[in-house]
Amino acid sequence: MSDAAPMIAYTSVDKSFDGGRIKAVDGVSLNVARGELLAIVGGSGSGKTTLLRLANRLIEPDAGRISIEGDDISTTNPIALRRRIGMVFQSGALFPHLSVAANIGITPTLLGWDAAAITARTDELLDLVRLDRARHRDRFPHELSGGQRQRVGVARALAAKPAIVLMDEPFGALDPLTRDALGEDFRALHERLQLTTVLITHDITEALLLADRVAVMRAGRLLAQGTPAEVSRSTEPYVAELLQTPRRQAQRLGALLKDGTA
Ligand SMILES: Nc1ncnc2c1ncn2[C@@H]1O[C@H](COP(=O)(O)OP(=O)(O)OP(=O)(O)O)[C@@H](O)[C@H]1O
Repeated sequence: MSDAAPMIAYTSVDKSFDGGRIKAVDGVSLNVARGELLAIVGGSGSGKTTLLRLANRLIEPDAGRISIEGDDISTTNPIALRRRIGMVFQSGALFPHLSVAANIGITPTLLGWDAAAITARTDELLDLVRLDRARHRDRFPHELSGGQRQRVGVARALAAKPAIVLMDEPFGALDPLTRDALGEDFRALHERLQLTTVLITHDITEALLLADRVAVMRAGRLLAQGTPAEVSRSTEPYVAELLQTPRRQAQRLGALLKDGTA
């Protein structure tokens, strides 16, 4: 492993389902640098989740190579790998019968930490995701708002101090204000903990505003990748189409707000 190695590197990765009938990931090469927040954008079925699941060996590629910090993951123990990677799912995907504290402590518990260390870490994580300890630690998931559930999901993913966080549509089901606040808070956490993050989103605006780099997928292929400015200059028709809505909204808002102050 060298410092120069990308934190995550996909090289010519293919993954099909249904005996090859569905090419979910098709010849994808993509690097994620240490400390980077990369957003993967694309429509339903474009292969985003498959790409993410390949990184922690929830599924195996048909061809190509994936490495984490320079280590080929096909020869890395999947359990050890998952300790280095935290996952956040849509709607939190919390265990409904476990309290907030038990949900957050699940990985440390599986790793055999002692009870005092788990309690201390849980409280630290509640602070980190800005949930009041006393009010939230003993609640159950159904007693939380969608935004609070996602905060617990983030805390759970960070429990064993992973260097990498993979997030699958983490803010998708939330109202726009909560979504915005949570996105900003996560970005701050990403900086503070020096994480490397891959975030899947349907929302190109969210991707452009939150990420250092954006990768656009369609039908299993990577159509464009780069900084928001680079992606916005892409000549791919699909990328231009994706960017049309935020561009139009920004123009209309700009005009409206200008009129409002005139
Ligand atoms: N386990 C599986 N078995 C069969 N087909 C699968 C499986 N997982 C994914 N697929 C198919 O692979 C393609 C890519 O799916 P994937 O979930 O990666 O897309 P996505 O971009 O994440 O979509 P969404 O935004 O709707 O979650 C789809 O056609 C999907 O139906």
